[in-house]
Amino acid sequence: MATLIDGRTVAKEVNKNTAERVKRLANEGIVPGLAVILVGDDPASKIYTRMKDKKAKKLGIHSVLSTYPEDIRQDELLHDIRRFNADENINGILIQEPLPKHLDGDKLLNAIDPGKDVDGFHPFNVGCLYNNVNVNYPVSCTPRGIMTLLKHYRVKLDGARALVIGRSILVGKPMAALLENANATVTVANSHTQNLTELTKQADILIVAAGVKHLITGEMVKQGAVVIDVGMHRLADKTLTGDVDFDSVAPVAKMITPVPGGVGPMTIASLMEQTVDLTEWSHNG
Ligand SMILES: NC(=O)C1=CN([C@@H]2O[C@H](COP(=O)(O)OP(=O)(O)OC[C@H]3O[C@@H](n4cnc5c(N)ncnc54)[C@H](OP(=O)(O)O)[C@@H]3O)[C@@H](O)[C@H]2O)C=CC1
Ligand SMILES: Nc1nc(=O)c2c([nH]1)NC[C@@H]1CN(c3ccc(C(=O)N[C@@H](CCC(=O)O)C(=O)O)cc3)C=[N+]21
Repeated sequence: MATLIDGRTVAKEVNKNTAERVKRLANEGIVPGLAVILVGDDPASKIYTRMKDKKAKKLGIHSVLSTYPEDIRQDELLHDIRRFNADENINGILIQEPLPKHLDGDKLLNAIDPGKDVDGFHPFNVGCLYNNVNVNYPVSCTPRGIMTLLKHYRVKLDGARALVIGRSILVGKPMAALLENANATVTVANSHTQNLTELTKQADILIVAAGVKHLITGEMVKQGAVVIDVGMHRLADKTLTGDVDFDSVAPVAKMITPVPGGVGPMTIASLMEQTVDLTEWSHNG
């Protein structure tokens, strides 16, 4: 039976460290600031942005939750992003996804100062990640949290065969780049991939971010693999489940993340950690 990768416990450790760093900054008169931009009434987005706001405040981070109606104009949002760029009390700016269709998300993202891009989505920071450059830059919080989990559980990445299922800017792409930068041999699958099982069977590390409930079952997984489930699906009884069929995969895997309590808590912890990173970098270069 697989070891459970406990995201809640590791997230607590990360948050404790973040709170200590916030205290140290306070001694220098610095308070990290996070601005979260939420457009529209999507219930899930509302819950997540509220969770982020609450956690930030708990850790001593100055948090601004900026909410906008569904029909907000592009230029009005751009104006506010520029205002946050210029605001020295704000170190991190996040635009909650998904955005309404009438908005040009790429243009909005590109308007964020790369030095305040707490989600790591700006092409400048994505370029740093892809080139594995030796400077400080933010990366997407979910893959960053997964890297923290893999490190915490001492999963060997160097030389490992990793399969990332999904190629979104939020999860799949940055995840693949981080694993490659850690010298894993990385394959990335998408919805056009033929014979997925052939690939999953070879993976020592399997990261599943497809958004398809229980896509991965036990017979698809290599014995002794490390399985990370990013997927999140709300069932009729309000419970959460993932892209991995936990019950059939857990007996085959060496380690596995549960949903909830796996990747999710790490995403928020990484966001807080990265807000403090950006604050320190802006003061120390
Ligand atoms: N726990 C957390 O912190 C977070 C959880 N999530 C969850 O993770 C999941 C993925 O999120 P996100 O990356 O934003 O989702 P997207 O829908 O943006 O991307 C899904 C990706 O999976 C690929 N895909 C879909 N079906 C298959 C398939 N059958 N086989 C192989 N690849 C497939 C798609 O391929 P193609 O490109 O060809 O369409 C796409 O690249 C969702 O369930 C989301 O709720 C997301 C962010 C954070
Ligand atoms: N710009 C942007 N950045 C994001 O990082 C971003 C986003 N947009 N849009 C949506 C996704 C989703 N996301 C999650 C955060 C926390 C949990 C989380 O804490 N999950 C808990 C359970 C929460 C619950 O019970 O609902 C868990 O898995 O244990 C999940 C998902 C961040 N996202």
